[in-house]
Amino acid sequence: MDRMEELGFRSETDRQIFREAAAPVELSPFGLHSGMFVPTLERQGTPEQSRKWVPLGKSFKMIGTYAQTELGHGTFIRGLETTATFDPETQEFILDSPTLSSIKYWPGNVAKTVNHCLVMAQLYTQGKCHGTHLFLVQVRNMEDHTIMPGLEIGDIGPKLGFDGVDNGFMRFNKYRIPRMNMLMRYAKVLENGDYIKPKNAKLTYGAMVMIRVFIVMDAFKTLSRAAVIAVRYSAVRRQSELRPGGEEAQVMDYQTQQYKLFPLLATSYAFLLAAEGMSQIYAKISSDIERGNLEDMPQLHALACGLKAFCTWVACEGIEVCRMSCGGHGYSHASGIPKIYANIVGACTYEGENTVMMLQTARYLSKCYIRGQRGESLPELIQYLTTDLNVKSTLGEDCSFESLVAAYSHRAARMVAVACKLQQTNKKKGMAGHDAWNKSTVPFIAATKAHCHLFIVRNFVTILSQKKIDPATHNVLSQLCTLYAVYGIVENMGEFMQDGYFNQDQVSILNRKVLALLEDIRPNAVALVDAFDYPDHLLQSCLGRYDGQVYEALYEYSKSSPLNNTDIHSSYYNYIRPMMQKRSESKNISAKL
Ligand SMILES: CCCCCCC/C=C/C(=O)SCCNC(=O)CCNC(=O)[C@H](O)C(C)(C)COP(=O)(O)OP(=O)(O)OC[C@H]1O[C@@H](n2cnc3c(N)ncnc32)[C@H](O)[C@@H]1OP(=O)(O)O
Ligand SMILES: Cc1cc2nc3c(=O)[nH]c(=O)nc-3n(C[C@H](O)[C@H](O)[C@H](O)COP(=O)(O)OP(=O)(O)OC[C@H]3O[C@@H](n4cnc5c(N)ncnc54)[C@H](O)[C@@H]3O)c2cc1C
Repeated sequence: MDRMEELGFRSETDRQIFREAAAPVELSPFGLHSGMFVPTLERQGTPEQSRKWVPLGKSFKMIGTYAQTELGHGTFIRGLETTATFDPETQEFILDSPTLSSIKYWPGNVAKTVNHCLVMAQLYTQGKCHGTHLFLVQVRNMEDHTIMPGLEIGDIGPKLGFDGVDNGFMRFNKYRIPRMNMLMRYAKVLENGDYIKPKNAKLTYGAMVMIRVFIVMDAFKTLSRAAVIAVRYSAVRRQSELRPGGEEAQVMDYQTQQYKLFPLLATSYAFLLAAEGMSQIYAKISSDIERGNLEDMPQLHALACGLKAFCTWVACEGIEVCRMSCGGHGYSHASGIPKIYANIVGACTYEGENTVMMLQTARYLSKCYIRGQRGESLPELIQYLTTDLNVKSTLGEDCSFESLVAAYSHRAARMVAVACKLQQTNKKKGMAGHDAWNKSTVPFIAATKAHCHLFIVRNFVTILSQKKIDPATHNVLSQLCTLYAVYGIVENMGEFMQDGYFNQDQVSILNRKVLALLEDIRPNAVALVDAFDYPDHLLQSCLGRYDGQVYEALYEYSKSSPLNNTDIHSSYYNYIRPMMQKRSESKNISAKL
């Protein structure tokens, strides 16, 4: 914090970059404070509350987190059980954990780090429940950091990753906070206990939408780092003979290695552009919302949910492919890849479990499909739903951007239509609405993935057609964009071909194209990962270091293993030697081994 002040880092972007550089492997224990707690105070507090609390948060005089999930509920926010009951006598809210399942469980940095929390609780006033709202709660003494009376707080124990974050549990026992500690930008409780409801109850969910948008960028960062490590290592690693009797080949010259890594390299670029596009859409719509215009809130919610789920799923699968493409050394922490995976794979769960998020987007697509069928106007990103599904592909040898975007639009429109028709058929069979929905959610998930895939392909193509880029760079980026799109078709051919959209010749063109693009990209592969400009300090990888001195680095890394601090480990004296002595004294074993 002090160092950032000394360096004059004012913008949140610069501060985030500094924090990542300062904590390259483990997540910062203040990530939630800066990334969720302070922004939520800014966006969900009244102007007066923001003026009071945001400076304290930004100067770390108050350190906080976001405490919503409970032992019994994470996904279903309306089912949260923590209560906040207004006491007009004392002008206070009484926070309580009425059941075991209501104990807050998972909130990051709650265990040992923070002294405040934004707590999501069911608001009760004048005997009526008004749903979940956010409350600023002091949880530790500001003088000595001891836990405030009326609270039980602790760490939840070891996890798959996130080792830098002390995820904790927190139990309230009739814990009182001032009335003015409810974030009241959108909903209010007056001194007499009257409840003023918000324009839209989901405004309280705004912090989660914001983080989902951030997570799309995290998916790019983590996948691209793993790709840098794997591609650089594949240029250095020589193994086996490509030409009989010749020198051992760079593993990057094996077509299979290229097919593993180059589409992930293309995906990294596609996700960077998608994350930037998502952030621009978020900035525009969230500023509309702050001015009271909630018209595009459903579209923002649907896009943030879908891209967060799609990009984290793809990134995690891709990081695993990068690890495995590095052979045994990829499995070592020396590669840096296991930590990358362990710290991002949680993103498929936190900030909205991915399946649940996809279903939120699916619900939005279902409603848009019906509006489209009625001839109503649709938001630009959804207009493809009215695509004429009788049209066949015009794709030729060149695999033009236009034919690729048309293919993705057709696939998504067809799959959304299939899911919606199943939902409608279920209803016609007499199913209740919720059953008709539930019994069509598997095809809806597939359709929503196609919807997200289309967004990313179209976004990549749009940027290449709009941005002024020098011809050489434009050519390489066009190769990556084409590879991302063609690879996506080849890997999901059934979904593109189910209605005969492509003919057999076009399928052959696509299969040839994806292999040809691997050869096109091979000469620039290392330059394309170097272009991300990740310093070695950030990658923390013996395999992905810029100078390629992999074996020297691995040897030095191994020598630093704590097990090498002594030649003979205490386990020899404690277990191995006694065991061997016992056996050597045994009658039924020959002394001569
Ligand atoms: C820098 C930070 C690093 C991050 C580190 C990790 C930190 C992790 C933190 C956390 O995990 S915090 C906890 C996160 N928890 C969640 O995300 C919970 C996920 N669940 C939900 O968001 C909601 O329960 C739900 C799934 C959206 C369902 O909400 P609800 O049951 O209230 O609504 P529905 O009945 O499904 O829908 C009604 C209606 O509301 C619309 N809607 C729902 N949410 C939003 C929203 N956020 N914005 C706008 N609109 C929303 C929904 O689309 C429906 O609309 P209609 O279809 O009726 O038009
Ligand atoms: C690393 C990490 C950090 C976290 N940090 C925080 C934090 O700082 N603050 C905080 O408040 N929380 C935090 N969480 C908690 C996180 O937000 C929840 O775990 C997440 O929202 C998922 O909810 P859940 O655990 O209840 O999963 P569940 O919803 O119980 O998921 C179990 C299964 O049920 C399925 N399911 C649930 N509902 C539906 C449905 N409607 N339709 C179909 N399938 C469904 C899911 O798809 C999933 O397969 C964190 C979690 C992790 C892993």
